[in-house]
Amino acid sequence: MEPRPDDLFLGCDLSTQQLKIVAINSSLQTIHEAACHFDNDLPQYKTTSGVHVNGDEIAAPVEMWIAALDLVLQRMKDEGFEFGRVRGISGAGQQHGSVYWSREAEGLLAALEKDKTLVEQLSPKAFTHPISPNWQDHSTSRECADHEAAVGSAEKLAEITGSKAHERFTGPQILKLRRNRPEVYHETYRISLVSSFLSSLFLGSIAPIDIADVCGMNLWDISSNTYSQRLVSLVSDNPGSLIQKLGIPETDGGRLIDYISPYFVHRYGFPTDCCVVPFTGDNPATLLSFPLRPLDVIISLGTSTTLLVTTPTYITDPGYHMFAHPTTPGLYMAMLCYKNGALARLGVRDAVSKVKDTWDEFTKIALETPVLGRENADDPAKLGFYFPLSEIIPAAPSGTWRFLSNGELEEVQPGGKWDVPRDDVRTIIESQALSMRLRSQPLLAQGAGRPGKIWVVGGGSSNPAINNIIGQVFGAREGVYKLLKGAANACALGGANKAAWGVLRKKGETFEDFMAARWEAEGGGRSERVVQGMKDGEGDGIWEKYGEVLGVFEEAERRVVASKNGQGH
Ligand SMILES: Nc1ncnc2c1ncn2[C@@H]1O[C@H](COP(=O)(O)OP(=O)(O)O)[C@@H](O)[C@H]1O
Ligand SMILES: O=C(CO)[C@@H](O)[C@H](O)COP(=O)(O)O
Repeated sequence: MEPRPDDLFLGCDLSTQQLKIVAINSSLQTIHEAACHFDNDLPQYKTTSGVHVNGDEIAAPVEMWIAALDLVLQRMKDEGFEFGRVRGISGAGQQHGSVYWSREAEGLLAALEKDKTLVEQLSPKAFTHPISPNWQDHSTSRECADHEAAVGSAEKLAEITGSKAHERFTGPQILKLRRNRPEVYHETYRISLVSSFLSSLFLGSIAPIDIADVCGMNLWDISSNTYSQRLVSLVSDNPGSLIQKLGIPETDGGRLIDYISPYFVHRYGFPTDCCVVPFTGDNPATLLSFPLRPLDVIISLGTSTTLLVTTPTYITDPGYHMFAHPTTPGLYMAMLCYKNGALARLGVRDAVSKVKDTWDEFTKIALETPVLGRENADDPAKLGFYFPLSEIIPAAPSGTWRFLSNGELEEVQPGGKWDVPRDDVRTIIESQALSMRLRSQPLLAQGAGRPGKIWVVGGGSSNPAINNIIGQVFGAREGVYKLLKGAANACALGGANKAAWGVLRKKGETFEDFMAARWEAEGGGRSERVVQGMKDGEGDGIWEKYGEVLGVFEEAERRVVASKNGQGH
C-alpha cells in the first residue's frame, strides 16, 4: 500500500490480566499506549488476575474480553487518539486459549451496528461456550497422555508438533471438551485461538489462525506444514470436521487479510482502508518487538515467565517448545515457559512489603542479599522453589521447598536456618533464572551456553533487582537491555511492528530487513542497557558461582518433582 506521512499502526495484546494497545508511527516509534485491566476495570466479571479458578480448571470469560475491547478503544477516543490515521492493525493473544463460535457467529460479526456494544451484539449468541480455557489450566493430564500415545512418545510428539503434550495446549483442551461436553463441541462452528479471536472482532469475520500460534496446539505438524492426521483423528472422530472448525492457518505473517469491519469505522473513526494483518501468540509477537541477533535471548516477565530464542535449526526436545516463526519462513522460535512467574513473585513481595502494593522493599532486599544467600564463602547456598500452581518446568506439584547446599542437599523448614520471607526474596528470582539458564544452554551452544544480549520485557522488567539477578545468573556477555518505551507492552509493540511491515513492506522485504532499516535510521535511542555485560572472567566470577550450583539445583528439582503429593510448606 502507498505510505502516507502520518500513518499509524496499532498492536493489541489480549494477555492474561489486561488488554493493551500500542500505537506506533511509520518510523516504529511508540506514540500512544492504552490498557484495560480486567480485574480493576471490569469487576463485574469477578476475575482474579484475569481468570476464574475452579480446582485445576482455569478459564476466562469470553464476554469480558469483548467488553474490554470496546472499553479500551473508547478510552483512546476520549483521550483524543486519531483513529483516522490508523492504516494497519495486528496483535497478539495469550497462547493456547480457545474460543468456540456458534453457527450464528459469522452473521452476527458481519452485521455489527455502531450504536450497540460488542457485548450486546455478540454475547452469548455468537458462542457455544462462554469461557476460554486459560494457559494456566492443568486439567487435561488424561488427554495429554492420549496425545503422546497417539504418536508413540513425548519425544515423537515434540518432533512433530514442536512440543511434548502440555495440559494448556489447545488439542488436549478441545479433546477434553469433546469428551465432557460433546453437545458443545458438536454445536461449535469454528474454533479460534485468543489471537485469531481478537482479529476476528476487528475483521467482522472469523480470522485464520497464524502460522506461529497454530504450533501451540499439539495438532500441527511443523515440518510438513499441515495438521497431523493422527492427532486430529485422536481429538475428533471426524477429522475433516475438526480441520474445518480450526481453519487452514495463514502462512504469510504480513498478509493484508481484509479491511477493518465497518463497526470500528463508524464507532471509533478508523479509515475504511485500515487493514487487518494476522494476529499471533503473545510470545511470537514479543520476538517482533526489536531486531534480534543470533544468541540474543528475550526473557518475558509477564504473568508467565518465558525465555525466547530465534533459531534457524529445527531441533526438538520435550524440555522446550519450538514454534514456526511468525514472519519468516525457515526460522523458528524456541521457548521455555513457566507458570509460576509474576504471581509467585507477588506472593513473596506481599509477604515482605511494609507498604501494600509496592515493590520497594522486595527490590531493596533482593539487591542487598548476597549471591545464593551466602554471607561468607563457606556458608551453604540457599535454593528455593515457589510454585503456587503446579509448574510446567519442571513438572512439579504446587508447594514451596527450601534447601541448603554445601555440596550435599538439606531440605529445611521455615525458621532457624531460613529467615522467611526475607530469604525468599533473592532466592525466588535466582531460582527462576537458574532454571532458565540450565535449560537454555543447548540453545546457546554456539555462545558456550551464554547469551549475547538479554532483552527483558513484560511487567517484571521494570524491576531493577530482577534484571540485575538475571544478568548475573546468565552472565550475558553484552548485558541486559530494555526498550526505553513500552517494555511492559512488548507483545503489543511486536504486533504493531507486524502491522507496519504488512502494510509498508516492499516486494520481498523480510520483517528483519524492514525492522533493521527503520530501527537504525533513528540512530538508536530506543533501548537502554540496564545491566552491564560480563565478558569471560568479569563480574567477580558470579556467573561461575551460579554455574557451580547448577548440578545441585537439578538434584533439588528432582526431589521437588518426586513430592507427588503436593508436599510443601
Ligand atoms: N516493579 C515491578 N517488579 C516486579 N514485577 C512487577 C513490577 N511491576 C509489575 N510487575 C508484575 O507484572 C505483572 C504484569 O505483567 P504483564 O506483562 O502486564 O502481564 P500480562 O501481559 O501477562 O498481563 C504483574 O503480575 C505484576 O506483578
Ligand atoms: O502459555 C504460555 C506460553 O506457552 C504463556 O506465555 C501465555 O502465552 C500467557 O502469557 P502472558 O499473559 O503471561 O504474557
